Amino acid sequence: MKIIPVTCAIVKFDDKILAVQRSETMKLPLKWEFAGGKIEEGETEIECIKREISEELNIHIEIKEKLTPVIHKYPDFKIKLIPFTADYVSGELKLKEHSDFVLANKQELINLDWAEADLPILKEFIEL
Ligand SMILES: Nc1nc2c([nH]c(=O)n2[C@@H]2O[C@H](COP(=O)(O)OP(=O)(O)OP(=O)(O)O)[C@@H](O)[C@H]2O)c(=O)[nH]1
Repeated sequence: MKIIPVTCAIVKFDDKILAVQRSETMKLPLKWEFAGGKIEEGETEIECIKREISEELNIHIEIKEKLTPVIHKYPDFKIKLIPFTADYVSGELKLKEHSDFVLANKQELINLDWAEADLPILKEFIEL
């Protein structure tokens, strides 16, 4: 099965972390994830995550650190999820695709119903 490369960002707003909820019409409906998306042809990972965050959330971020990529197989597709930590820089947060968001501390993040591929990333981040 083809592996789809996807970037995501763990965006920090002061001492809170942004998590977003997929809408009912998206794949993995209503699951929580870190905003991001598929890498396009000719795009670097960093270009991809900055573009996706701008398109999906209307904000600009500064990338801090790359965490460990996760390869995860869902029943009908397989992704390589490439995570970055980032700081919020500017822009008014507006959800363009997702149904909800939270700004949460680490304990609150653990209690969300995450897309499965995100679980190892969440664990690595919590332990940083
Ligand atoms: N953005 C993002 N996608 C994730 C995460 N975890 C996870 O399993 N995925 C899966 O990765 C796939 C690609 O994400 P996406 O749908 O946001 O990508 P996109 O906007 O570029 O895709 P599209 O243009 O086809 O709608 C989705 O099937 C999504 O379910 C995550 O934390 N962030």
